[in-house]
Amino acid sequence: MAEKLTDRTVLDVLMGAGWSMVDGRDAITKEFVFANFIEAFGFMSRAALVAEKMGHHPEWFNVYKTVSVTLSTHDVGGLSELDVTLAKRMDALAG
Ligand SMILES: C[C@H](O)[C@H](O)[C@H]1CNC2=NC(N)=NC(=O)C2=N1
Repeated sequence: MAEKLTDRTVLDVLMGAGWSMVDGRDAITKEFVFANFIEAFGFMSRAALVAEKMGHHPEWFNVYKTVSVTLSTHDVGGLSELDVTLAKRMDALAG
């Protein structure tokens, strides 16, 4: 099972890339904004394949060209290396 990381450790890695903590939760969040709905949905499709391969899945919400992503590891009740990895993979996919 994944190991729980401190919020500080995760933020040190991801804050510069626009990720932040969710209020009152050991979870990180970022809002991705694309040019249009097709770009947003393309990102979600590619990210879904990565997530499924990792066995680690995002909570996310899409309105038109915006995708709001929240990541946490339910199995550890907080953040783990899996969240850091998925966040970086999503950043790479979003360009
Ligand atoms: C058995 C299966 O791999 C686990 O339930 C996975 C599925 N996807 C998951 N996704 C997330 N975000 N956290 C988890 O703890 C998690 N667990």
